[in-house]
Amino acid sequence: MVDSIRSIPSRNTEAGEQTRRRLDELTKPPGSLGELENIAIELAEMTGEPSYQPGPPAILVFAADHGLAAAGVSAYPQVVTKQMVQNFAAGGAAINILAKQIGAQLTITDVGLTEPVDNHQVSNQRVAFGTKNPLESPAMSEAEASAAIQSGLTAVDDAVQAGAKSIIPGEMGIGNTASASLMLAALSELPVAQLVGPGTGLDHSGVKKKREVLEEVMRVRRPQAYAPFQALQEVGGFEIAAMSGAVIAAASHRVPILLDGFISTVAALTAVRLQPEVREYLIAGHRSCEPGHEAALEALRLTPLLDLRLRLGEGTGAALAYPVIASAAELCRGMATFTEAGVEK
Ligand SMILES: O=C(O)c1ccc[n+]([C@@H]2O[C@H](COP(=O)([O-])O)[C@@H](O)[C@H]2O)c1
Ligand SMILES: Cc1cc2nc[nH]c2cc1C
Repeated sequence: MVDSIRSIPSRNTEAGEQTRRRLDELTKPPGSLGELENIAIELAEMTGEPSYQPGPPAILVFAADHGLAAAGVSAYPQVVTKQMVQNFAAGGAAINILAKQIGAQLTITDVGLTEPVDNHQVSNQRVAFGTKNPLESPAMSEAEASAAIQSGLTAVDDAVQAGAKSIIPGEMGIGNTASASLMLAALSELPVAQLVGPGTGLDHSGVKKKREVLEEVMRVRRPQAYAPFQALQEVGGFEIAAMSGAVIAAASHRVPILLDGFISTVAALTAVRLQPEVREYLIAGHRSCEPGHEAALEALRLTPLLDLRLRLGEGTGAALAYPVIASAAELCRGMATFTEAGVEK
């Protein structure tokens, strides 16, 4: 665990101030670019670069299976995790299309599939063949939790080394809305019943059963807010741990992180509980339909950029929000000032 603790630089308020002053010089009424102006200032503060550009972005999808899937908490069978990883590798998933559209480098990492995928597009960082069922034992050991966090740290270190200027953590894992709900219940101290949702598409009775299962897991595992790393071991998932590591690594490099939906936001909250300064590098891409997402965003005090009723995961909501932050940065860099354009102020 000690390995994953990194020093996180504080935001550069001077770079933010410079951007604020420039925005007021640009050929527009002051404040007329609304939230885009705040985003440009925040990006400058995060990176320390007043003329920062968020491209190219890197999308890192972490895939893993969940022992709790055996309790019937998803509308889909576990094998779909592996099948979707094969789909990512073949280029046919939603995130492949969006990654291409925004010029992102997309990497797929197996951090814990129950069955290996034999494809050179998939990085094999498997910690174990899925987590254990938390109704029966902790989902993972301390060593496994550390290894999963480490795989996220390394993936981001590599992406930044290769030139990524912003990071989108994505995920795939049948059953991971259950695990994320449990983690969020622990970290927010809200009743898990309030945080349970349909995930991939459970009907009313499916959600009821999922709620009962998750309440039982909370009773037997007792994950606690003051011990986020232990909570991860009790009820977490390998892809959730890896995304937490990814978020910590990006913040350590001053690289902005664009968050996707429920599961990646809970992973970011886990990272923030491990290292609170990480919050300064987070931007919420969208609001997912999964009901717990709102509570996760509130716990992080983040307001999402988009609300398109998505509930897919993979990083898709963040990839869709990326052009908004890219536009904020580009407007700030590229627009003429009143003096340059000869427009009266
Ligand atoms: O990102 C979200 O908010 C989101 C909401 C619902 C479902 N998902 C995706 O669906 C899978 C988890 O759903 P479930 O029902 O199997 O727990 C997982 O692969 C996620 O990427 C993602
Ligand atoms: C088909 C399918 C695609 C997904 N992508 C992310 N989670 C998913 C879950 C399912 C079921």
